Amino acid sequence: MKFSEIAVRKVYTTSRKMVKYLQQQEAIDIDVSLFNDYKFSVDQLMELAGLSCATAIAKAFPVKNLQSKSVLICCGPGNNGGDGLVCARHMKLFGFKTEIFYPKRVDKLLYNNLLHQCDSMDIPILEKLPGNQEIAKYGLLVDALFGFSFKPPVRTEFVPVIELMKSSTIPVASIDIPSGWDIEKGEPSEGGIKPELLISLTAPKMCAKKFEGKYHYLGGRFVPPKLAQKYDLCLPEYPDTDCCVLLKK
Ligand SMILES: [K+]
Repeated sequence: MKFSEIAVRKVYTTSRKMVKYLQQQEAIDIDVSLFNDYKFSVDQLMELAGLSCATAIAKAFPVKNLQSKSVLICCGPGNNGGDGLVCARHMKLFGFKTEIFYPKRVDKLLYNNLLHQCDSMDIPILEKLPGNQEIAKYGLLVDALFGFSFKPPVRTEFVPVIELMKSSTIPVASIDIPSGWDIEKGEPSEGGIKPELLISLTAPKMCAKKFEGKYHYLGGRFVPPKLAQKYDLCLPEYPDTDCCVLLKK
């Protein structure tokens, strides 16, 4: 290892104990920097993000505990929804019975390919939201509706799926932010989704301070140390070669 790398690592791991919680604009700026300065493609990061979500879900809700119940992955129109499509594919490979609800499809090559991959792996893609009776077959709901670009309030077309996750007794796993929450202030005053598991990607957003569920994981182990240092992210050490890490409360 070169001396400069050692110096970066030292600052990166010892400057502050607590991981930094990002404001919405900081999350957007880091995203832009990953693409523009570091030349990552969306596909690359989405694959790693989705894999880390599937891994964290499998740790918090082991497949054997679901007692053959299915997992419904609800995907939104942006990259958070793309993470959900990737996550569905990896979860299927991990042995989960995954199904997808993707109400507002985006006609772009990346999303078409992700959906095609899921379809080719016999992951059912539902045409409509399960009703009160059908929902009983699911043991877990994955919330991949909105990420850090969300601007409240939730638009009408997504209200039913948000309501389902709010009112159901089935545990919810939220990718990056609990959908419908303000990225910085947290849960809306009228009440929102209360996930049991939150997987923050890159670094937690401010709203994660209000998270009261059981498991808070950090995923997206792709942040170059110099970028982490620039934003003073103070990321925790990931264990060994793991792609996610459990954050302490
Ligand atoms: K989400």
